[in-house]
Amino acid sequence: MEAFDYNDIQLVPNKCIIKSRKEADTSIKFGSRTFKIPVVPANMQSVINEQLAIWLAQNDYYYVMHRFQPEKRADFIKMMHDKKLFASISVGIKDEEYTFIDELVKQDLIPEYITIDVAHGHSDYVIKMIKYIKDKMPDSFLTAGNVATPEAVRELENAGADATKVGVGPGRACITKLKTGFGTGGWQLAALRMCSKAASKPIIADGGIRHNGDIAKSVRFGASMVMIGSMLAGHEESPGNVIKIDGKVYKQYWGSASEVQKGGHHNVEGKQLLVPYRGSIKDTLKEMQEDLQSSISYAGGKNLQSIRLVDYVIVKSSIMNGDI
Ligand SMILES: NC(=O)C1=CN([C@@H]2O[C@H](COP(=O)(O)OP(=O)(O)OC[C@H]3O[C@@H](n4cnc5c(N)ncnc54)[C@H](OP(=O)(O)O)[C@@H]3O)[C@@H](O)[C@H]2O)C=CC1
Ligand SMILES: Nc1nc2c(ncn2[C@@H]2O[C@H](COP(=O)(O)O)[C@@H](O)[C@H]2O)c(=O)[nH]1
Repeated sequence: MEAFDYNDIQLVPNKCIIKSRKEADTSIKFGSRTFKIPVVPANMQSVINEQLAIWLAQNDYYYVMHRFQPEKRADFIKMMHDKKLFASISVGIKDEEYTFIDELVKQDLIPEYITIDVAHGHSDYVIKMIKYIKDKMPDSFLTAGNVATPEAVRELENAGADATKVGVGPGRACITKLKTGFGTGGWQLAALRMCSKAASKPIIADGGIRHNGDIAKSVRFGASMVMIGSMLAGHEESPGNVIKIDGKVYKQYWGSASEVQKGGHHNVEGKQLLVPYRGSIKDTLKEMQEDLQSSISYAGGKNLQSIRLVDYVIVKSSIMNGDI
């Protein structure tokens, strides 16, 4: 198996068949809904909050609410449904999460999307939760993760997951690779390739996106959706505090397994850092869409499917020459 990451490959252009990039269709069907672009902000408390979730849903972007204020989740679903918007929540696998699912069913608060969000998703405890949710809420679209191997993708799919999330340790706020020695840090794109070959359902590529072009690369290697944390954490709408240092403006971005998030130092696998302030998230998402439209034109097609078919070359560590 060849190990490579986003920085190590370039996609090979095909003859352009459109007159303008505006003709390129970046939309993606995920579950029963179609979204503008195959991008979803990470379900982290430093990336998404209720207000942003409302705006994303209203504007045809996929979102996944984080699970770090568990007591607010039922009201969140109710609030989204009152606004006639889709509800998309995260759950863990601890015992109290079964009670939470039962409570939602009792109150008839069925979210359209549920994501099982744990660090090590290849586990019988995750499989048990997948089966429980699919039994109680068969109509909810269920994503399970995070995983790193084809075996894990197959097992979670076979248990009933409608999609799997791939990426263990490639995140910007991640220290899993340093603290445990495990993960897909440094070879996330190769892991995605391996997993998507085994998958029969959609995959979300999670972590390691550093440039807009990495979205197209993720699509090329099998992603239906691309989950992004650090590149979407520095906006006006992002939950982190604004920090000014020497006239430069930043926002705080912290890992979901960081001491900041956990409020204590046990099983810490994440850190807090500062990301540059980037203005409104609307502009960043628009730029991502435009860049993806360009990618589709370079792929010689009219939609995302064309990117999946292009050739690629491995140009180890030479892409960024002169750029950084
Ligand atoms: N994508 C990634 O690479 C990573 C993401 N994260 C994010 O951090 C957040 C917290 O994650 P997580 O610690 O799973 O959440 P939880 O604290 O909810 O842990 C999940 C459950 O699995 C158990 N568990 C057993 N082995 C592991 C293991 N190796 N790693 C984690 N849990 C394990 C935990 O028990 P116990 O705590 O007693 O061991 C706990 O009961 C999540 O949002 C997750 O997505 C964290 C690390 C890596
Ligand atoms: N190992 C850890 N991974 C984490 C933590 N918090 C979040 N994450 C993962 O990172 C991605 C976002 O990655 P990015 O490269 O776009 O910044 C996120 O979706 C999670 O899967 C953590 O504390 N430790």
